[in-house]
Amino acid sequence: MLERRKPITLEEAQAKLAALKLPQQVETIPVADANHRVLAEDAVAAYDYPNFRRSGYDGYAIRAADDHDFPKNFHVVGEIQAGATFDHDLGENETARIMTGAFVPDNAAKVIMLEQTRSVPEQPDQVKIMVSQDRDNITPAGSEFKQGALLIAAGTELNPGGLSLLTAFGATEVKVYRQPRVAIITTGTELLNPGDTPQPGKIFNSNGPLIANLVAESGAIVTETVQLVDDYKLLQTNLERLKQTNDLVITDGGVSVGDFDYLATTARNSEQLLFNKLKMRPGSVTTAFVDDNTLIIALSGNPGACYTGFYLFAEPILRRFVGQPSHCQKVTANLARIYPKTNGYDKILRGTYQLNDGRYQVQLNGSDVSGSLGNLQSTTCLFKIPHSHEPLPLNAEVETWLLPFK
Ligand SMILES: Nc1nc2c(c(=O)[nH]1)N[C@H]1C(S)=C(S)[C@@H](COP(=O)(O)OP(=O)(O)OC[C@H]3O[C@@H](n4cnc5c(N)ncnc54)[C@H](O)[C@@H]3O)O[C@H]1N2
Ligand code: MOO
Repeated sequence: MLERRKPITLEEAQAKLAALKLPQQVETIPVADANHRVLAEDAVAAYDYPNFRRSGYDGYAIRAADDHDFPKNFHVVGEIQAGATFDHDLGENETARIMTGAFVPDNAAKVIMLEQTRSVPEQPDQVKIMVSQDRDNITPAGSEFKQGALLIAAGTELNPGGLSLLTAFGATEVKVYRQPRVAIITTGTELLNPGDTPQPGKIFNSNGPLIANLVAESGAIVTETVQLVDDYKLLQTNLERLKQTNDLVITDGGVSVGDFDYLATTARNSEQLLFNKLKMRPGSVTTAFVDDNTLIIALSGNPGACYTGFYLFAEPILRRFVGQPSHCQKVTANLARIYPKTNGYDKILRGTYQLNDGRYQVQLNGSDVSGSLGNLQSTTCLFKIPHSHEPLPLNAEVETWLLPFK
């Protein structure tokens, strides 16, 4: 008997997923490993920065009292290398040779650049300063950050610049949100592995690496990718195991109404079926359910539907685990080329976009067929053609998701 499913819209399905409570857990990790991790607490300045008066140039440090009547000879009483300190005061017409980034003597008021000075013949401990300068060439202590100032706010995705800032304050560890752990199960007796000999009726498992790479790009950890032949028991054993140690399980294929579509049966028998039929194409059979407190998103096996379903349903969930919005930027775009077909369901097309005079323009990228995969490399956006009996006119406004990492 054919099971009747209750179709809901894309927006309703997304809302059901958005309403799920997700645990946001925090862990402390080395700063060196924190690129693209999300900061879980405000990072504040442990002390003033810089924490000493710093020379901006190679040159000579002088007192304010001696800053007149140039050219004039100074007695060089020391050399201050970057990393060293200088613990005595300069006297009248005394100077210290100083390097960029070095500690400025406490009673020096200015660093005269090396270019404005000349050596004094036969007098190695003397220097002639030719002219003064308006700028003091000294970076005051605390000029960039006062102790306690906010460096990076909680909820920020760290990048190389942010990590350098934390390191500048001597941080070795940082509190971040734990990355969600994701297991991937691809199903289908037709699936071959890379390196296998092509055979009639069989296909290579291209969705496995597709999902794994998309998961990793979303900032989550792929704990395991399992490829299963269509077998109900095998599916149950693997799901049971993977639910225990993962935050999300993504399955692929076997979710329609075929005799071997065991994911469909599993979803129906689950604790909480969220949806198993969408009023959209591709991926009308995309399914989501919760079992043992673990969310399972069952994507369609058709590659175009799998790709689209990942961005619409799985990616926003993965980002929520670390308190972040989806990487997909939602915009309104204009249809640059007419899409002539009409459909009873909303269509989510793989497209490309251009930004012209501040307006996004989108068009279909090659194929709209659910089973095609040739356009996934070059797709830069998804856009929605609402269900209708009439094609949308040229320039019609369409909801568009600009995809990340393109
Ligand atoms: N009688 C009906 N048949 C189908 C319906 C329907 O409503 N009634 N829906 C169609 C639609 S729409 C879709 S979408 C597919 C969804 O099927 P499944 O998600 O159950 O996926 P499969 O049947 O397992 O596979 C579909 C297609 O994709 C290929 N595939 C599967 N896994 C992979 C993989 N890892 N890498 C690459 N390609 C994969 C598979 O060989 C099939 O060609 O159902 C329609 N049928
Ligand atoms: O719902 Mo299916 O993905 O259109 O072929």
